[in-house]
Amino acid sequence: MSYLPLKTMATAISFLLGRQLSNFGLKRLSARSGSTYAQVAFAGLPSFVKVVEVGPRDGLQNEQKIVPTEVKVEFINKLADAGLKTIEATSFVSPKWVPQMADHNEVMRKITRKPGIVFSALTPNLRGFQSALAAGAQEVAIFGAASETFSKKNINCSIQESVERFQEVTKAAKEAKIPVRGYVSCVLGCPYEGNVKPEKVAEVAKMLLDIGCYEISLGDTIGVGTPGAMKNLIAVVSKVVPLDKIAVHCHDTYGQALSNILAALQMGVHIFDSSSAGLGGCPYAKGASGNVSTEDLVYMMNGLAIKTGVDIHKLIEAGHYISTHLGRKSGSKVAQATKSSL
Ligand SMILES: CC(C)(COP(=O)([O-])OP(=O)([O-])OC[C@H]1O[C@@H](n2cnc3c(N)ncnc32)[C@H](O)[C@@H]1OP(=O)([O-])[O-])[C@@H](O)C(=O)NCCC(=O)NCCSC(=O)C[C@@](C)(O)CC(=O)[O-]
Repeated sequence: MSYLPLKTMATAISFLLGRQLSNFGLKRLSARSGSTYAQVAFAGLPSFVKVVEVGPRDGLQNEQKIVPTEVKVEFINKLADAGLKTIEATSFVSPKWVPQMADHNEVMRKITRKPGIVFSALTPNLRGFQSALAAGAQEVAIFGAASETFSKKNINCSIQESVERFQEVTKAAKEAKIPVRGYVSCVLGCPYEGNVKPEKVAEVAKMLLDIGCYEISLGDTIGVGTPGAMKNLIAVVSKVVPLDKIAVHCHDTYGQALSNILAALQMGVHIFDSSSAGLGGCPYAKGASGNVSTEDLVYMMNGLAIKTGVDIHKLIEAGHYISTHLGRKSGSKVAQATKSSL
């Protein structure tokens, strides 16, 4: 029997344990599903969910240092390569309001186009829509709020005025055959007004639906929601917007995003916004942290035997790429846990 000094033994054990853990991580990542558990505990969930990647827009709009256009384009190309089919690439907003998105034209024009992948952009008004269209956006999003104060701070007009402005966009988009997505911010709380009534969210969501949005994304802008509040919200909004047109957009400020997504999934929602590496925040919602990370979302869906079409390994690489550029570690727990095994 060979003799191992204590320190060497400890190193060997931690090495083996580390390997075990990273093997576990890799197996879990590549596992198609945790179908046995999923079938027992989560019967009735959809077999596929649509993931809307908002990292290049929601993620990068909030960065203090301007990210070079080439880095943004490479990041978006990597996300597309990972299998994401809807990628919000930029926003055609005023560069005075959001300087980080001032290169919207170049970003939109330089992305490598691939069949089946939709590159979309935020457009607050007709001017933004026309620029987005000229630059090659295949879909646009208008963005309203369920809070008057947030609407004023974010887009400098009341909710009613915003809907009138958005109507110009939806009309022009219809003529150009461009689908329009609608966001409602502050659905579970407002940084200025506090509580927001689900009925108010439903009212704004219905207005956006009525002016021609094909999908309504409910934004927990400051990430204050909890699963019960999310379920109640979906119950109220789905009375006026069909469930298959509702998406949820969860920021993870209070660590509730995945729980809220699971709650929404159980209510019948099957469209989820997320951000590679958990990037994100809104410049007009102080203190709001990033979105739920796409890596963590896809990992959870894999475990529930729900397909996303996303290659999680490539996705993690895309997240590391942008995180390295930003000089910090990825905000995704899954990416952090598996970094050593990549
Ligand atoms: C809506 C406006 C433009 C109104 O801003 P305004 O100052 O009321 O509008 P204006 O018409 O007086 O224009 C002001 C200046 O902006 C220019 N301008 C006007 N429109 C455009 C345009 N489309 N593209 C480029 N430039 C534009 C316009 O030409 C003018 O330039 P100047 O004459 O002073 O040189 C402004 O408030 C704005 O750009 N806001 C954007 C704010 C924003 O992007 N917020 C973050 C996105 S929302 C979000 O993150 C939440 C979400 C979606 O993720 C969901 C969630 O989490 O809840």
